[in-house]
Amino acid sequence: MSSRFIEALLTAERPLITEVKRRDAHGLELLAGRTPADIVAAYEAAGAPCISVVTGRWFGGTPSLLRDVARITRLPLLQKDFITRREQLHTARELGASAVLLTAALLPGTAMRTLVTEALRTGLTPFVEITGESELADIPHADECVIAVNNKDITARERDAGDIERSIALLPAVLATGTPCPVSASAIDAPGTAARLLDEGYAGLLVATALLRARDPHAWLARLDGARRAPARLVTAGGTR
Ligand SMILES: O=C(O)c1ccccc1NCC(=O)[C@H](O)[C@H](O)COP(=O)(O)O
Repeated sequence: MSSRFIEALLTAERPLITEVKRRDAHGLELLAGRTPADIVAAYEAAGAPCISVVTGRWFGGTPSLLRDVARITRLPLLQKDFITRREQLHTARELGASAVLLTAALLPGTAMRTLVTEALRTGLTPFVEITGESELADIPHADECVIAVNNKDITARERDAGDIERSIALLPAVLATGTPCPVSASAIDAPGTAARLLDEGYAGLLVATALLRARDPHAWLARLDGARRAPARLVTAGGTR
């Protein structure tokens, strides 16, 4: 089955999932007077391939935020919320999501298997987030899922500092599942860190707080581009362009 969300990320020049999130883990405002439409317009202008919308209430989100964002962009959207029931998948689709977060730390194995299968049946791409290797065992159809390593701990409401080394350590196990789209998410706070994760082999990154807080998001992104080793598409038979 093809996935608009995965396709967009895998073909992007700069494979960043940017995010509309109202509040950070400590309850501090992230939009700083901007509307979600302002944020989406800026992401589109920067060439974002897809957008995450946090509807989870811990981060100040509501389902209507997803509907509002879906009305103003054609980019594929990921809904980030605490999804535990099938009905929420159907609602996600109605609100305009292309992909849905399924958090392994919050779901028993049986629920994860049911929700991944049902999401695919509903036409949604499962965006399965893990924090440890044992959580990979419960993911069916991994070849149709995004598998994301969360560098923070959602059971602590992501109030921890995060650990990028978790993503580095887990990448071989994530790739072994057969996912076409390994992603590193959360706590990616500097362009150099983002460049390192992409150079290590991540197909995509989810970056929210750092870009929402950046004084100059274009400069942040330019520093990321400059810090990366040559992207694969620039390597030709005749050498590196
Ligand atoms: O991770 C979850 O389970 C979750 C559930 C419901 C709402 C939000 C959730 N996570 C949010 C995030 O993981 C972050 O917003 C995202 O990865 C970006 O992190 P950061 O760049 O550190 O702001």
